[in-house]
Amino acid sequence: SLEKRHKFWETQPVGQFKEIGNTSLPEGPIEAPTPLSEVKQEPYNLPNLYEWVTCDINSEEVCDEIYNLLANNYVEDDENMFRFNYSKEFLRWALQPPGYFKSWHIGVRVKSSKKMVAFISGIPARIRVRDEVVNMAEINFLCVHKKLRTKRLAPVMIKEVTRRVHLENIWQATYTAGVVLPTPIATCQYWHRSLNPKKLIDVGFSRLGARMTMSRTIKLYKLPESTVTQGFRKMKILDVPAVTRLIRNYLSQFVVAPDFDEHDVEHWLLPKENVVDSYLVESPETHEVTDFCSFYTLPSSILGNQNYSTLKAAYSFYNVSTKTPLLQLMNDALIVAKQRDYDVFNALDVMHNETFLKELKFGPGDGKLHYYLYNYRIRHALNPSELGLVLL
Ligand SMILES: CCCCCCCCCCCCCC(=O)CSCCNC(=O)CCNC(=O)[C@H](O)C(C)(C)COP(=O)(O)OP(=O)(O)OC[C@H]1O[C@@H](n2cnc3c(N)ncnc32)[C@H](O)[C@@H]1OP(=O)(O)O
Ligand SMILES: CN(C)Cc1n[nH]c2ccc(-c3ccc(F)cc3OCCn3ccnc3)cc12
Repeated sequence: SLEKRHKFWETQPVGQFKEIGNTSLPEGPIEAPTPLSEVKQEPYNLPNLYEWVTCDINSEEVCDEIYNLLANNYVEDDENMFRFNYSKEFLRWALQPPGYFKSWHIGVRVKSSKKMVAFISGIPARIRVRDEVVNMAEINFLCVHKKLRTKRLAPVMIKEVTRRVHLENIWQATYTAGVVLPTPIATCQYWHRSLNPKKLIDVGFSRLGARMTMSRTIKLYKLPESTVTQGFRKMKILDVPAVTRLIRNYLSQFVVAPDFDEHDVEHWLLPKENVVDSYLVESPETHEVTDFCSFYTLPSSILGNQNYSTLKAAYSFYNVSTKTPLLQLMNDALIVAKQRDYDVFNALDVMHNETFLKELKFGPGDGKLHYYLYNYRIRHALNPSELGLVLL
């Protein structure tokens, strides 16, 4: 947008707002890699009171510090009623995929008190953009303590993680955010499906519809006690090769998608209690794996409610339908989430999700999620249905 100045982002190799519509710019890397010898060897300078710390997420103590920083200072909804409450086991999962670098788990401490006041992370990912598979960093969990906001700490943290990623000879990144920055490659809408409407209304997440009573609302969102698809079952380690084939084929139709191998599938999609759940449909006759669905567990703290402290939310992750209609597959996912006592099931309108959202009684959320690439230009912004990537 014309009036907004982005003093930091205008210095970065990202699509700039003033370039929008300039179709003469080539698609692909914006800047060429620099020789490793020319990458800045020492960390960027922090304001005097602070110091960098490379975080060992496997240390219970450090993991506690990161968990608490995020639990108290990470993303809130627009009305500041909820704040993401990523669990410790979720953070250890999210930050340690195959090939991860400890040096990309970056904290900022107060020198005197050693208190952790900021964090940013990267993990390696092979991301395909059209026909190019690019080694990227997925950047996430950028967080500055509420008391240290608007001091321009974020740009320093972004430059430092960029420097450390460059040292591993990686020159592109991908990230998502609820804020508009130069320049989204796609803008997605998130949707919510009530599973526990009474609690959602009690905490102010949802409002009772006009001319709706509570009992009518509970009835509206009621789900069957058990799943309906024959052969629907939890994924197991033995399914990794079949699920890898299924998901690689399915994701090949999208413009931007992860290039998952079996190690990635084992890490990201094998069920992990309280972190990620995945189910598949195995044909009773042929034993072929024909469909797959998954969701991750990300509770939100409820800020300032007497009766409840936590909203138990499931987030749609990767879903593949080749035989079972996606509508039926996702309804089974809702049924399982309800069985497991989730309050709400969230989904973005990426991949083929918009084909089931309205019919399965999802309601639109109050904000957008913007997708970004760093040092990689896409000629035109993508429709959400061209995205095959879900970041945590
Ligand atoms: C080749 C490898 C490359 C790797 C790196 C790739 C890039 C990765 C990029 C990171 C991706 C992270 C993805 C991710 O983690 C998922 S998005 C969630 C981000 N975290 C939160 O929203 C938590 C609550 N908020 C905060 O902690 C602070 O408000 C943060 C830390 C967000 C900003 O702290 P602050 O005290 O409020 O602000 P200043 O320090 O004074 O700095 C202001 C500058 O920061 C720009 N800003 C604000 N929010 C941003 C955001 N979410 N991404 C990128 N930039 C963001 C802003 O536009 C301005 O720059 P401008 O003046 O140019 O406009
Ligand atoms: C993706 N990952 C980077 C975390 C992240 N950062 N910024 C965000 C802004 C929206 C969503 C989001 C994505 C999908 C969804 F169904 C609902 C969402 O937010 C609801 C509003 N909200 C925010 C906090 N508590 C509730 C995630 C994120």
